[in-house]
Amino acid sequence: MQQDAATLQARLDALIRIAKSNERKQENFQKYELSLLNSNGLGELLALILEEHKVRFQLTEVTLLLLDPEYEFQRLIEASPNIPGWPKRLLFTDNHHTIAQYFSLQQRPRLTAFSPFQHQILFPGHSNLRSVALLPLVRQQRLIGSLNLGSRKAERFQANIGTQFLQHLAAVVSACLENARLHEHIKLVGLRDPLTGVNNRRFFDQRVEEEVSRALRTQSPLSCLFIDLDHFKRVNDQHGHQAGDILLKQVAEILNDSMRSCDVIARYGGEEFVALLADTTQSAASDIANRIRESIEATEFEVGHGIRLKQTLSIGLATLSDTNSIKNTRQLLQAADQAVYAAKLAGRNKVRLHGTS
Ligand SMILES: Nc1nc2c(ncn2[C@@H]2O[C@H](COP(=O)(O)OP(=O)(O)OP(=O)(O)O)[C@@H](O)[C@H]2O)c(=O)[nH]1
Repeated sequence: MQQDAATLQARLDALIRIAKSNERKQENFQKYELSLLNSNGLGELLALILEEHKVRFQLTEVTLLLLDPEYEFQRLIEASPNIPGWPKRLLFTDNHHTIAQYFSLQQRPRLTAFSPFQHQILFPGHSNLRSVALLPLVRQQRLIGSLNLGSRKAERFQANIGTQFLQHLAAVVSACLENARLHEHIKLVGLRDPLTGVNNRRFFDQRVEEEVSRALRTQSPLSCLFIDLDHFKRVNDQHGHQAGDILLKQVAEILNDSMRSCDVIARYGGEEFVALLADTTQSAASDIANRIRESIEATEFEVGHGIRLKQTLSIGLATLSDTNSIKNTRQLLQAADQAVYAAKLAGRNKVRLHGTS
């Protein structure tokens, strides 16, 4: 009788321990879920999924494979300098089957022993895993990716373990990823000039402040080019507004191609562009400006209906550096503006440097 009571008590204690452990797990999970839902932007969300998740749930590896047939995700990430690439952990495929092969039609989480051969796409370079949980990410009944959790412990993910938590987690991650993608897309579109595809004035106004602070902090030169098409009004007047649009697009393409990846090019206004060249002295920037001027001058622009046009542009250059009086954004932009005005006065199709005549 006494022994029965002791056994009963032991069972009860074990049940209480399991209940408490489940409660802790649920709490941990809820906190994590809340941080996913409150995350601010794609970078923060990816950091939560790939970094925080691993630590919080004591996993050996977490990877994310996303279906990205039009390279949209990859482009968004490349365009955001503050989002790291997470090599071997943030993975992309343009093939639906690459992801679908891991899941049944019901698209439920799959808990199984790790197989280096079968799972190498999901965990590249990992051989020390023993069990994995593969969570299908689904939006509007369509597979958009898989979240892959790997553990060094064989017993961590087994087929008989309940998957309710994981199913819920996959739904939250899917919704957050989709949201962040749309949000980032809208942000990017809002900073691009729709006609030419280069950055717009809003983007430039934000970036110039950042670049100027950086140049002052690191005591490195920062050059700014104001680039203005010559007699552009004539193109519109003689060939129509649409021909003008086509020409602007082609000029923007040449400008974009002339820049290094760390330079910033933006459409500043109608037929005016602006470029910021980080770590570039006045003399180096002058060479770049002259090359741009020459390549525009040498181009025959095809503007539709078989019409080919020649076009030139004027460039004003100013440099923020230790050796002159330009010390802030306002002075830099004003100086570049004055220099482009001087280039126009000098007869157009010229590069003029601020502070020289
Ligand atoms: N087609 C087209 N034209 C534009 C666009 N934005 C501005 N423009 C035109 O650009 C022309 C600018 O004219 P102006 O400021 O007189 O300058 P310009 O004719 O280039 O002469 P200079 O700058 O003095 O060499 C105007 O005719 C505007 O209508 C655009 O998006 N598309």
